[in-house]
Amino acid sequence: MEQIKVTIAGPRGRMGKEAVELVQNTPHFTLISVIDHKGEASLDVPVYKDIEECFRTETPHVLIDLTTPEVGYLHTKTALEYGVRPVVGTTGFTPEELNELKDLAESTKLGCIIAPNFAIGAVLMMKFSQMAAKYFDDIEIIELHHDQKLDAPSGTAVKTAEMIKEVREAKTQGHPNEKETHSGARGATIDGMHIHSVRLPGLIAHQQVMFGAEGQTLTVRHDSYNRASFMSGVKVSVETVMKLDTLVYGLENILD
Ligand SMILES: NC(=O)C1=CN([C@@H]2O[C@H](COP(=O)(O)OP(=O)(O)OC[C@H]3O[C@@H](n4cnc5c(N)ncnc54)[C@H](OP(=O)(O)O)[C@@H]3O)[C@@H](O)[C@H]2O)C=CC1
Ligand SMILES: O=C(O)C1=N[C@H](C(=O)O)C[C@H](O)C1
Repeated sequence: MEQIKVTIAGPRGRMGKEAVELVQNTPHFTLISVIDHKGEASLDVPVYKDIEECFRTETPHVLIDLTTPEVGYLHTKTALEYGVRPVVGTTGFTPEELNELKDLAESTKLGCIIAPNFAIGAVLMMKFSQMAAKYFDDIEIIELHHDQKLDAPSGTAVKTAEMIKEVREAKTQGHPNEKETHSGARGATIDGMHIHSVRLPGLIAHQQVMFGAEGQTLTVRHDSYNRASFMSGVKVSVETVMKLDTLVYGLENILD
């Protein structure tokens, strides 16, 4: 099997550490360098503080980005400009940024995978929710994460709402005269769906989608109890991005 040369941005982070381990333990992947803005990563590969400095010296096939929303967007754009295929787990990109990156991937004819959630169980939770939304159109999404998370709502919650939006007519939920006596009580809304973000120490990454109809509710829930749960999705993304010539948003679009 052809060796895939990988650079990882964010190697000291919670996800970055797992990704380093994954790449180092996968025989057909080679970790050739990492990008760490503080230069503090302690690994036996070159550590670059800046992505352009890295790509002027190194020629990875794939960049795995697990950083922060602003940095992740810049890294993805720079990677495509340097002919490197991005696999991005970083969440919090705006729709405009996603569109711009899609155009760039198309014009450079390079594969790029942006996956708000790499856990197979989370992908199924989103797909089951999309199926259920055909029959239940009153929906509340509750996402629960550790309290160090920067973005809210989570990328997974936004993606879930977008997938549901494909199959459900927009509607205003709750009482037409409903009024928040405390701002934010009803959460964020996407297409009429309410999204509630819980942040607590002790949590990792969890989401439940609740559907209600006359006399019944249905709850679809997924829990990630550790970050190893995301790594099979990262692995298949690194393999698949080598065969793509466009941007794919969401792991569900590359799984059979
Ligand atoms: N798609 C998925 O399945 C998953 C996605 N995520 C997403 O992945 C991202 C990372 O999450 P997580 O690992 O928990 O976050 P962490 O905060 O643990 O890690 C982020 C890392 O990025 C580093 N960083 C910040 N700026 C730069 C830069 N300019 N260059 C290189 N590294 C930089 C930070 O460094 P420093 O420590 O110095 O700040 C930190 O080490 C988030 O957007 C999160 O939402 C998380 C889990 C699963
Ligand atoms: O920050 C996290 O931890 C996670 N972020 C992703 C998201 O925003 O959906 C994926 C997962 O939920 C963990």
